[in-house]
Amino acid sequence: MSQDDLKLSVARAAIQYIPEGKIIGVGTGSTANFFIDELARIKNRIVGAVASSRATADRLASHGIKVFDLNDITEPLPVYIDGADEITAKGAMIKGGGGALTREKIIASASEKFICIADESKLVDILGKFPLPVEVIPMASQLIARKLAVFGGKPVLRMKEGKPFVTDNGNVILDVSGLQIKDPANLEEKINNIVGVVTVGLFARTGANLCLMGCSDGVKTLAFQ
Ligand SMILES: O=C[C@H](O)[C@H](O)[C@H](O)COP(=O)(O)O
Repeated sequence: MSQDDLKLSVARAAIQYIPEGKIIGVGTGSTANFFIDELARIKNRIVGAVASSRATADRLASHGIKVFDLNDITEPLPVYIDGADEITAKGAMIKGGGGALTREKIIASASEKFICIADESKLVDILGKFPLPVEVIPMASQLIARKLAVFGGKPVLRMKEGKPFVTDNGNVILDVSGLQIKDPANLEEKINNIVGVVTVGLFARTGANLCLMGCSDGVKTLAFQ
């Protein structure tokens, strides 16, 4: 089975968690894209979706799924479905490889349940092999890079086509490599508290409730507290 086959298998498995007649939260990335394409098949069962990025909003809209602004939603979203760059057996994640971490964390916090969809390559014992994305205010990027280095990793400004990568929110991203994150909730809080940091791509305090993990012998369901 290819990695794409595994992503498709978890995208399909996630459909059973979509409640009828509701607005749901939808994440960003290649696994989320498989999910959006599966969601399109049952689009008449939902009212619509809140998107965690412009790319996701465009893909939802291209399938004729109504996209809602979070500001127009007055009740918690029943479910948020998204991928991860790394996930532990306790449901803590690194996210933001696609640069959508801030909107992802906002929508996750607006949702009753976070269902992570991931292939088995994403399961790790200790977070940090994947460089930790940190979205920052552009004028503070060098200052914050020096502060992040104190945690032992190497922060590098994310680039795209020779220029700093700019998020949907107009900010830049520092990718911190070389970390071994043994206490994700603690590091999430510490990095969040650095002035000028918008969001750290550690999702421990707002971790997943459930992970549908695509393995070569089938989809496994990992439930977290
Ligand atoms: O910013 C992007 C998101 O956090 C993605 O959910 C994450 O990067 C995983 O993406 P993929 O499903 O493409 O591996």
